[in-house]
Amino acid sequence: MIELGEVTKRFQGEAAVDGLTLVVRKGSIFGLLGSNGAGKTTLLKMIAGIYKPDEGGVAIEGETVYENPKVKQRMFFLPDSPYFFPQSSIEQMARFYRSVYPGWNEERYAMLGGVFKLDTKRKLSRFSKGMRRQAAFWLAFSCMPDLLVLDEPIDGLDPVMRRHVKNLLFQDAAERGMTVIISSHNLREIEDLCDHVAIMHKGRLVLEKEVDDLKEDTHKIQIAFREQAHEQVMEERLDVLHKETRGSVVLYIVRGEREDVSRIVKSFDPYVFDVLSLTLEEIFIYEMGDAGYDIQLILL
Ligand SMILES: Nc1ncnc2c1ncn2[C@@H]1O[C@H](COP(=O)(O)OP(=O)(O)OP(=O)(O)O)[C@@H](O)[C@H]1O
Repeated sequence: MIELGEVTKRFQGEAAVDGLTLVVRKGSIFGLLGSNGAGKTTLLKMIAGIYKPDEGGVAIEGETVYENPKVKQRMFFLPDSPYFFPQSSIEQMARFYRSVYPGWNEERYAMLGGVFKLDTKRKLSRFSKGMRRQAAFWLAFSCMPDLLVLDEPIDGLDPVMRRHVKNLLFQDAAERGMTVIISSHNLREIEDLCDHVAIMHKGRLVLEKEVDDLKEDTHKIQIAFREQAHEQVMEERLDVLHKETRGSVVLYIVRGEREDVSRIVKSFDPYVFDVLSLTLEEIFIYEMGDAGYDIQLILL
């Protein structure tokens, strides 16, 4: 379990992360979203023990991260541009990680050679950006960390590699209980991958939820009433996040258990009633709108 308690980090007096409290449970794949400058990288660097919080603390399994090599040996931080020693190859980087990560798994390193198919002797500086990112994932997965912290890592990979990396993330989370914290600007990516999401804005969390809860709790429904008067009475009984009228059909975004919503709507005997599925992006737009934020300004 990762616990952040009232964590603040300032640069030149300005808070990049501002009194943020968060718990990430073991084995979770946790997605962190937010606009440019929201504080995601700063937060990830505090979780990885690279930055020391000015206030509050970060603990992994109850132990402080900053300047704690024992905890750091169990985690891997993959920044948005992976760092390798100058002039080094994958083989040389593997030698380094082998010496510092007690969990390094030789068999896995060899097996992943069949997935990433990169020349292990070639200088990493001669690789393309995407290839360097693949190399970083290869090394990270071979270290078998308990916590993998990823700063916008997947966007530069081609679709085939993205699929491979996602499968490895799912596998390690499910089979070994590896925790993944991943920042991204790509909602669809997060929707596919994560079981939990948080949105940051100006150094704070504005929304944090299980993806399944978000999906189970929010519904898009289309209704047409026989009796116009039913519309208002029904709305009073539902938790309406959004409403749009399209001719005789009314489209609602509502919060609540699906069965409860259906029961209430059906009691008004509508002649059209459909429940449609919502994407994570739509849910965010309505949830954040309800909380007084314009998602377009926060994410897009
Ligand atoms: N080393 C630094 N020195 C000074 N200010 C910094 C430093 N790192 C981050 N900041 C500031 O802290 C704020 C948060 O930056 P951060 O990189 O954490 O945001 P982010 O959410 O990762 O953004 P992006 O999506 O653009 O990568 C920004 O205002 C940024 O200018």
